[in-house]
Amino acid sequence: MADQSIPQTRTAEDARPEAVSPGTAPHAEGISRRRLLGTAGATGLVLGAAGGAAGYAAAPAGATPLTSLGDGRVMFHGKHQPGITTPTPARGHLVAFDLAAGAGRKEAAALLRRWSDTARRLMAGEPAGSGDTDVARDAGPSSLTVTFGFGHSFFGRTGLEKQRPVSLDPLPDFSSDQLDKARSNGDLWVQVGADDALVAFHALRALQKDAGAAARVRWQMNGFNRSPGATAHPMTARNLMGQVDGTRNPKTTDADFDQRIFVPGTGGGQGGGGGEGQGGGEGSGANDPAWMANGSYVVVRRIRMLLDDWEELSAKDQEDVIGRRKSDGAPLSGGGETTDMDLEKTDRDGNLVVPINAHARITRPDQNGGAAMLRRPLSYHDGFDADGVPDAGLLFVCWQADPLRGFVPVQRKLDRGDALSRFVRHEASGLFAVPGGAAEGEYVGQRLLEG
Ligand SMILES: C=CC1=C(C)c2cc3[nH]c(cc4nc(cc5[nH]c(cc1n2)c(C)c5CCC(=O)O)C(CCC(=O)O)=C4C)c(C)c3C=C
Ligand SMILES: [Fe+2]
Repeated sequence: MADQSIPQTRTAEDARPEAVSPGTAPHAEGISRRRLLGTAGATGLVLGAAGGAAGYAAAPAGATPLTSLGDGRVMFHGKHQPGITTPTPARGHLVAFDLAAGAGRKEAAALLRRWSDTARRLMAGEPAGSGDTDVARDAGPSSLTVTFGFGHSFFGRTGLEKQRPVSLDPLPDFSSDQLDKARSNGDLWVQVGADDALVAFHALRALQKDAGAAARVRWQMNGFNRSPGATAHPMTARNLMGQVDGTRNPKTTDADFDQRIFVPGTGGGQGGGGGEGQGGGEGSGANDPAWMANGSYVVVRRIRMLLDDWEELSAKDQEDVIGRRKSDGAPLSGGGETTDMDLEKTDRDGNLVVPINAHARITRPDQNGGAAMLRRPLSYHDGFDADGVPDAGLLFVCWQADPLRGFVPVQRKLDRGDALSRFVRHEASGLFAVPGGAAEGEYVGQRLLEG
């Protein structure tokens, strides 16, 4: 099966046109992919596959062709779900749903079937099934991705407790947590990302309508990133503290990338062979039920940035908090953004140039027994409090094969003494099991719900 996880988050290293859907035809108006790539190269745009938007947004003859941004298309079907290794979107929605009272496994299966069908259509640039709202009518798919996950509570609600992964056990408490339970966890999780805000809204509204009487929105968080093409120097994203953020993310080309980020498959095809999962038979990872083959675990944290305090710091102090230069993300030990950090380097007074509690020092895998995760965050801004304090920060979204070997040890370390912790507050948290991608003709989670 095709692995649609081609592009990585946009970093300085891999700022390149994205090959998205392999084998796609030239654009309906006869504009070849090569020509579009040439145009993109000249303008610095990052673009997706030409021809991905045939259908809903196909322009009539003589009309201005879609921009490369609208044309970007990600495949819904594949080994892994979309929205994990695909580049961070310009616009994103994170939404948790709770099953309605009385809704169980049967209703959940029907819902995931409807959701998968809608996601597949919209990601191909087609209208949603019946009752499309026309909101994205004149746009291409704009690299839309839709990702589905299951929370701890889902398994009790559907009588599937025996299939609940051990990795979904609640995260430990951290001393810095100030979590709002109403905006944490949930039965089901949906992540929508697109490079166009209307396309993202359109998809979310279609999915929410699909939920019908089966599930209700528990919480929603909306975020954003820089739009592709906004800078002539494509580079790793910046966050609302102004830092270059994402530099040291694992790369899909790393030899151990899959091992760190995805639950192993059981060999061949989507999900491969059929064990019963934990408590019954063969699992795919040591602790994982078979239905999680090629899946991943996502930790979602709403982290408010205390921007008034942060912005009082001098640029030098801000750089010491992270251990990297603000201008270009280079380590304080020297070099450029991707130069290795020299953890031992001292200044002429004998002080470490990367402070001992600098965030980028203490989060490194080599400081945490190898713990690593793929960070794919969004910034958020939900207005200003009555006293003028911005309600803004990071929707921290990170992916790993096992949260106990990814997020948890690193967050424990941060809890014990991260220079950044004075300037952030964790306000909500979620942990979800995200199954592998659906094969053609299947829906996401089918192996769990019909296994
Ligand atoms: C528990 C995991 C992490 C949380 C929570 C977290 C919050 C957080 N981080 C930044 C800004 C930066 N983080 C950077 C690096 C970095 N952060 C984590 C983990 C968490 N961050 C990791 C694993 C790493 C990479 C470590 C490595 O492999 O070297 C950086 C440096 C640039 C980069 O590599 O991305 C910045 C900047 C903020 C603002 C924040 C909460 C709001
Ligand atoms: Fe970080």
